[in-house]
Amino acid sequence: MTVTVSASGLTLRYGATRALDDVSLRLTPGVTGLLGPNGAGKTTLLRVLATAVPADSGAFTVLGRDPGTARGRQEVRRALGYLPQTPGFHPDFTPFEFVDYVAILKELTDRAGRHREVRRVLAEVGLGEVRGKRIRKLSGGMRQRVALAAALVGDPGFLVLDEPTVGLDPEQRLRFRELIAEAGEGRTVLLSTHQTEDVAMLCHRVLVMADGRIRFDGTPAELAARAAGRVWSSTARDAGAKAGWRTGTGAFRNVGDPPEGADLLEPTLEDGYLLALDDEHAEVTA
Ligand SMILES: Nc1ncnc2c1ncn2[C@@H]1O[C@H](COP(=O)(O)OP(=O)(O)OP(=O)(O)O)[C@@H](O)[C@H]1O
Repeated sequence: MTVTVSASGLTLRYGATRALDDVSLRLTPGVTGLLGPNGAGKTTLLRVLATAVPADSGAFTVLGRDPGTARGRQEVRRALGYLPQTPGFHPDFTPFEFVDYVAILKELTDRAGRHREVRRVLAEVGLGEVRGKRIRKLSGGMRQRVALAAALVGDPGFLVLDEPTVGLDPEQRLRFRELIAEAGEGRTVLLSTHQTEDVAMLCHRVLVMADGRIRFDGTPAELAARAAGRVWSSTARDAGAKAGWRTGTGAFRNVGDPPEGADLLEPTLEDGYLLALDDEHAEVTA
């Protein structure tokens, strides 16, 4: 499949902290999930790829454009949509005013055409009816959809989403999941999240980051498969468990190094994620 975003050797330090430590990746169309614990470097990676902050070293291209030059940076910015962790909208703006403002920043200069585009993206995220309401009167889920509409304006080929489902209730999260899946049709989407379920349900690929490095790069099924033979059931918490808890049935579910003859269970992506973080020398598989 066509590689649309390619990065090699991205490194960025904040004082003694290596927020990015020699990160290389290749993205293709569809939704790629980016998982990692707090402080892993996910936001930093997204900010670098969105050209919001330069890396200390390394290089990347987005849809064939090289942001290493001022002209290339401008071309990349035109080709991407970015939903940051804390979208900074003015609460007295309406969704229409906010998305229109972003469209102006994205240099959509023709007023009538721009307004058409703003109405299109607001309808696409299901906010056509409330486009004239003040943002402060909207629910958290609706506000996140305003931010998604702003990222989608101008139909960018590369969409960068930083924890867009955080704080949403299950119904809103499912609704948002649908929108991300739609956005990923024919477009490259990089989705940072703490929700392993979102990754299992949405993504054709998953990257796991820890301490500024990519610890795993493969499909969600491959990540789950890392935990094959390492998840088991028992009547009490086992000594070899890196994580273990009593489930609703009363039995313990353990993840780690099972004893001989253990009652093995089907692993989930979350189990694979846990082990990818835990394994001292987790290797990149793709
Ligand atoms: N502007 C900054 N100044 C100093 N340190 C920073 C800055 N931004 C990030 N860091 C540090 O870089 C590391 C990576 O942070 P980053 O926000 O990228 O992680 P993250 O994976 O997005 O975490 P979270 O899941 O909590 O959002 C952390 O140790 C963080 O404290």
